[in-house]
Amino acid sequence: MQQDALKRAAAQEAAKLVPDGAIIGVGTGSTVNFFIDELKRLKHRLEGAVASSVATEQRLKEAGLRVVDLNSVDELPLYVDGADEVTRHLTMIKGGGGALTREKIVAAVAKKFVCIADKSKLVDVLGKFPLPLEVIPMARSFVARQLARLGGIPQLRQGFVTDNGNVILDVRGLTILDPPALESELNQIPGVVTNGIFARRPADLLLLATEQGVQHMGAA
Ligand SMILES: O=C(CO)[C@H](O)[C@H](O)COP(=O)(O)O
Repeated sequence: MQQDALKRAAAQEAAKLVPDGAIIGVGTGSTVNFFIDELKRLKHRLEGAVASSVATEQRLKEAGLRVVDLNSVDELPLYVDGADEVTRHLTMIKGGGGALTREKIVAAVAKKFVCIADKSKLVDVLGKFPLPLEVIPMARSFVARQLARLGGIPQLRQGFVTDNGNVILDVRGLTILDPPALESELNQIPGVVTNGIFARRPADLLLLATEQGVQHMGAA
């Protein structure tokens, strides 16, 4: 099966979990775009959606959905998002699309985080995908030096500015054997806004699309 067909299959499975009358969180990326296609069909029984990026906000609006400011909701019953890498423990690397900070915020508010992915995203150990860090522009060189001390090889994502006005360093060469520990350590570097390890708030459920069907991993 083509990768896009698998992404769509995962998105369709996630659409079955959308509660009636709810405001839900919506992530960013090509897999989530298939989910937004599904939401378009469900929009009459959805109160609204909180977007994790400007791109998703635009897409939700185009689909006719009401976009809600996160500050006006106390809790989201559901957050659906993709991942660049995901393990069987439901820890992830995210931020390939550069939306990691807002994604982490929306995920923190959500009661249930459902990760949708095709089978290519499943890994045993995180770190083959370059780890994105959102960094305050004036701290870029300092943060890069600190990352090099940790054994990483940082590279500035050229010509890219996040929705928050910051830059992204993509870091190769990190061995992520203890994802929660590295997530915390990287957050301690002054100038780092967020790093793309999602381990302190992992997904609750992974919907992994394979040729044999969509596997449910983690809590139901
Ligand atoms: O973290 C993300 C964006 O910041 C995305 O979830 C991640 O990059 C996966 O994207 P795609 O579904 O296009 O493979």
